[in-house]
Amino acid sequence: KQPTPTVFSSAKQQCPYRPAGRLETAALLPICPLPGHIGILPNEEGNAIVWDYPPKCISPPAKDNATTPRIDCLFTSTTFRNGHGISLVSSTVTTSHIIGVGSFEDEAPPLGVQRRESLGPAYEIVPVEGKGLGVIAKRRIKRGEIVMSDYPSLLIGTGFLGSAQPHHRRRMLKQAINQLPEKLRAKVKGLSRGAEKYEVDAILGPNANTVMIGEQDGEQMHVGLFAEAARINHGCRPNVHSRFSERRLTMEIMAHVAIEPGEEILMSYVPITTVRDERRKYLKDHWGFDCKCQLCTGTKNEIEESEFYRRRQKSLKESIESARAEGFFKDAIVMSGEWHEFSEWDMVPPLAPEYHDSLADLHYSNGDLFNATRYARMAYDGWVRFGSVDDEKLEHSRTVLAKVEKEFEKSLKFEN
Ligand SMILES: C[S@@+](CC[C@H](N)C(=O)[O-])C[C@H]1O[C@@H](n2cnc3c(N)ncnc32)[C@H](O)[C@@H]1O
Repeated sequence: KQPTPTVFSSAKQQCPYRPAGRLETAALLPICPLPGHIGILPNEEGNAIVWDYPPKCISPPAKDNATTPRIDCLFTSTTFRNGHGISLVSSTVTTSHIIGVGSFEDEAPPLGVQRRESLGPAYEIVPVEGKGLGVIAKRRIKRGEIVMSDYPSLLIGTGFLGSAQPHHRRRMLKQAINQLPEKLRAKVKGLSRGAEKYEVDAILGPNANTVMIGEQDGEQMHVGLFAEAARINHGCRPNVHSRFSERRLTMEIMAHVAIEPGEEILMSYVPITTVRDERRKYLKDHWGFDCKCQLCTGTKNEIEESEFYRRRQKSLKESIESARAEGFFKDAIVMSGEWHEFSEWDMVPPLAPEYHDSLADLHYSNGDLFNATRYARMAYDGWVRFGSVDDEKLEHSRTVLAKVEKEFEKSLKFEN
């Protein structure tokens, strides 16, 4: 039976905990989630996120040295992203933060997205031999295209997962799923299941992703369940990778190579430079499956080339980072070029504007304003073309470009 949705509109109705069992201690705490901050009451601008159910909160026994007890609450909004819906189980501090940065606000999609949508759906979800369901391209997908945008159905703080008693954790998460809008709830319950004993664990096990949300010094790590993106299988030579925007609470899946109709859309579940034996072990130990992809099942000869590229990419990446940290920017630039070539040969190149951002920064640090401007402009153009729902990178590259261009012009005037 669904609880009756409650709208809290006056300060008198603050702290509507629905304690159960040991959770009762939460009701006795002198602090409540701050209603204005967590969207129960209107903020200064008069906007409120109206949660559709009374928040349910839990507070683990306070640690000896803890001054403020932590409170984790379950909040559900069925109207989030035009009726997609979301259940959030996190600390009141994190919840206040994501509302504060405007993550719940809907904005019109950028122009690039509208243009691609007119081409029709990029993929379909169908059975794939030996892997359950999978995502197959329905039309040609361009390199750099955003193939899928997905929102979290569940967002769960790892602080909560680590501190709640197992039966409280399961009860809270079960309720989080049950409070989702009917369509999304069915989608979540229909996801492939792991071998775990309890339903919530079996759903989250093989389908959840780790995402970072919240303030830098707070507990940022969260588990996100993205019910559409969860259909993407693992590939050792993936053709897509994901980006999560905290500000827009959106997971974007973008193609880093062109994908032909009928090809499977694949994402790597392990860092791309992980070599075969480690990769297979990780997938077995952490995901519970024997990887069936070409680079896992091929002979030593067949995979030798790729293994070499990956080892080189890994060591180059490490050397680039140390050269940057020690101020050897010229070396870092040369090695970045090499690293990029290896990633292209291995068909797992980085997102172009990300690479250009980094080169602009290295050239700037190296005092080469000509190349810093050149790469900053390429990065900016790349972010415009990319058309993410999150314009943070675009805005950043615009600022960098303006700054380096100005300095470059100034240096030219000085030379003349
Ligand atoms: C996130 S789900 C992917 C979608 C899933 N195939 C489905 O039917 O919903 C992860 C699960 O898919 C299967 N899977 C993904 N990649 C695989 C691969 N390369 N080889 C074998 N099984 C794979 C495994 O069962 C894994 O636990």
